[in-house]
Amino acid sequence: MERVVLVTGASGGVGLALCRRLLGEDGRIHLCLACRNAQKAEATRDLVLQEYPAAQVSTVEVDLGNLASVLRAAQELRCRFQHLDFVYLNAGIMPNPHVNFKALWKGLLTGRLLHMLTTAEGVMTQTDRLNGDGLQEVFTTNLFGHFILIRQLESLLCGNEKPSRLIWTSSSNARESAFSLSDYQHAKGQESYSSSKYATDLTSVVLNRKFNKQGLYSSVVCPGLVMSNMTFKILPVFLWVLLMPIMFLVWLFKQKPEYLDPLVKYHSCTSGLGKNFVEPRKLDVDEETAEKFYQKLLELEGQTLEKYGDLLD
Ligand SMILES: NC(=O)C1=CN([C@@H]2O[C@H](COP(=O)(O)OP(=O)(O)OC[C@H]3O[C@@H](n4cnc5c(N)ncnc54)[C@H](OP(=O)(O)O)[C@@H]3O)[C@@H](O)[C@H]2O)C=CC1
Ligand SMILES: CC(C)CCC[C@@H](C)[C@H]1CC[C@H]2C3=C(CC[C@]12C)[C@@]1(C)CCC(=O)C[C@@H]1CC3
Repeated sequence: MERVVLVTGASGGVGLALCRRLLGEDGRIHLCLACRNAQKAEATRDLVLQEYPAAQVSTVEVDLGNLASVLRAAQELRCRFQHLDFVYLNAGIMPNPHVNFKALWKGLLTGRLLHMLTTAEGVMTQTDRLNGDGLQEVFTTNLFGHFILIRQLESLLCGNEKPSRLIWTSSSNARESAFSLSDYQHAKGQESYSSSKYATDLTSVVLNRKFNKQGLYSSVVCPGLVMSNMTFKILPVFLWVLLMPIMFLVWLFKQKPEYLDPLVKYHSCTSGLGKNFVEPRKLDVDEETAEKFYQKLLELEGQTLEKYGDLLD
């Protein structure tokens, strides 16, 4: 049976690099590119087919910040596929990024600069807004849209002969102090990105608890600092060229899902000599909070499904 791999946010940056790498590793997979823009999706498909002409590549249109679009895409995927082996939940946004250079300067004086340069702790703020569903845009795009997607794809992910895998692109910027259960969409703060990535870590932990028995495994990865549209909105290209070497996403294709530690984030790292390696670091999450947050997601899911009842089978 062919392995089916779905990648969200496949039209650029980490997602596109990942698609190329996946096809480079195993040209027999069926790769489905999930993109919000149909033209970009086709262009991406053409691009990867130029490199891998024999590959099986399809596209599906999904705007993860729009729940009706997510439900439609899930329906389409249920019609097209019987099972999904790997789902890379990668699409993400960081709108209106702002770098606090004063904090970096303070970090230099207090010896926290290195930590700040790898986690951006206390360095980045964003301005978020409400989307058409009345939800915070960053929370919806980075986490909740993906959550609804996989919940709607449960029949393709659970109870298969071989385990299925969810791989979330989280971040070293995920921070507990940016997240609060009482404001899990981060409507009140200015660190919506950090909060959404912490929420991602929580969700992955709890999904393992709920779904491992049905053969669905979830893990979080951090691609390191990658030069992409996201980072080019933070600083101009020439500054990046001066500042940092590109770090590549190292994914987890070859590992057995059962062996992955659900309480660990897999960070892509590069040594000073350019050697790429994966470093597992313990997730900073407590399972009780993860469970409580999961209940909130289910509540919100209930409201979403009620609102969009007509889009369900
Ligand atoms: N770059 C970095 O240093 C790091 C990135 N990450 C994470 O990696 C992931 C990929 O980011 P990166 O490649 O850097 O950023 P890019 O901005 O280059 O790519 C983001 C991708 O997500 C897609 N996307 C954005 N919004 C939506 C939406 N509403 N619906 C569907 N797709 C959407 C974009 O599509 P479109 O082309 O249409 O805009 C694009 O394909 C993100 O989750 C990010 O948080 C984590 C750590 C570090
Ligand atoms: C010497 C200074 C001028 C250097 C400034 C660098 C900062 C702009 C960056 C240092 C750490 C970076 C970082 C990110 C963005 C840019 C920095 C703050 C991310 C938040 C990008 C997206 C992520 O998911 C994680 C990154 C962590 C590190």
